[in-house]
Amino acid sequence: MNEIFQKVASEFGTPVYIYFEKILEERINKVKNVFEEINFFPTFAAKANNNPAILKILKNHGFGVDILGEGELLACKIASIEGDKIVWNGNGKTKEQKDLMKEYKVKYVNVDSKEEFENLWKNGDDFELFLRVNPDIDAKTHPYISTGLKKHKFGVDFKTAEEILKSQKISGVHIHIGSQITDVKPFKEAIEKTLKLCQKYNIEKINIGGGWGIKYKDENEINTQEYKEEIIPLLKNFKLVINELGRFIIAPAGFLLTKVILVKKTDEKFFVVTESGMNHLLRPALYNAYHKIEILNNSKGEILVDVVGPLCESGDFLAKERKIKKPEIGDLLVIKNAGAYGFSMANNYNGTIRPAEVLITKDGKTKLIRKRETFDDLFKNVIL
Ligand SMILES: Cc1ncc(COP(=O)(O)O)c(C=O)c1O
Ligand SMILES: N[C@@H](CCCC[NH3+])C(=O)O
Repeated sequence: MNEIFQKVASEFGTPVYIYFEKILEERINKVKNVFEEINFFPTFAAKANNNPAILKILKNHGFGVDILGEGELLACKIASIEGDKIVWNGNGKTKEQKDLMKEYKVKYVNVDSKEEFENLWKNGDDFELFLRVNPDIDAKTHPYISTGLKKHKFGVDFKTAEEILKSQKISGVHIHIGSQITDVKPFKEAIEKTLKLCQKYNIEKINIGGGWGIKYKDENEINTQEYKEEIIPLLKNFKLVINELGRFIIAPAGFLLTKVILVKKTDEKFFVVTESGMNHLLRPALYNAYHKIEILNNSKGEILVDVVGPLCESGDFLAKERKIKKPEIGDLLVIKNAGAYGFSMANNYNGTIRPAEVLITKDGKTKLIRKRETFDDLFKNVIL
């Protein structure tokens, strides 16, 4: 892999996100294997990675796309993904968005609240509406990405769900209790709780959301075999089961390649300053998330460092107290598991530009799938 990283750096420059089609396909196959015995329609959560070239690969493997708004819809259009393969999510849909959904013939809509239902959907129209229920289950993940407890803004409680399900306009239910969940149990509890509601109202379609966790540090990735044994039997009687995985599919296939700008020594510690910080990979700053980091050089010694970005915040870091190979100015640094919520949460803080994206195809070719932004892009909408 290191040779490919060197090649991409000299061909396209850094910082750059790199995705391996081969790893992506392995992940796709893992998911398909779990659901092979039931009536299953997989969608991919575009919030994890909205590059249309990635969406196209998923489309070619039979995946639809879970989207949230106009931008992610446009990504689908660019990837030639039709409306009947799209699930529209979110807790703040507008009338204008509904018009867009009609125009693009979006098939599935996950309705988040009673208020939304009354405001937009009570006449049903031509959509397949799935009601997002909040099962009040602790997903035991980072609080910012936990979504299935009563205190969270998402979904409706079971009592409210019953009121809405009586209206007959709803074809299914939707559950999504959070992200980066590595234990099968909370998924099982949430589905079991929701099954009772489905039986009472004769609901034959279910969207079980996303949320499968991966191994970033010392946790185990979700056990797909256990998931298959424990959860698939609960879903056998549904006419349709949709899911919306993001991270599990794309995180391990993606890497952020960036360069060391400087190594700074203070009385306290060493700081490795790289071209990328919270602007290119926000997860460490936002969730104190851990990403494995490797320095591509031949140095033998290791040192304890903070890997930081060049921006004006102390929260601008990629790793804290990390032992890495002794780095030098210009060394390449690889950040792993960066395929999900990497580029899609990148930003232009401090007037910086977002990285390029490169795909390594199955036959080992490099393909630029998003050009690096330019500084002119930053100000193209400015009017003096
Ligand atoms: C409604 C919904 N579906 C799917 C996902 C994808 O989640 P993940 O990337 O954890 O699989 C999310 C994000 O957590 C979400 O909010
Ligand atoms: N952005 C989060 C995941 C949130 C998923 C959206 N519901 C992350 O990087 O882990």
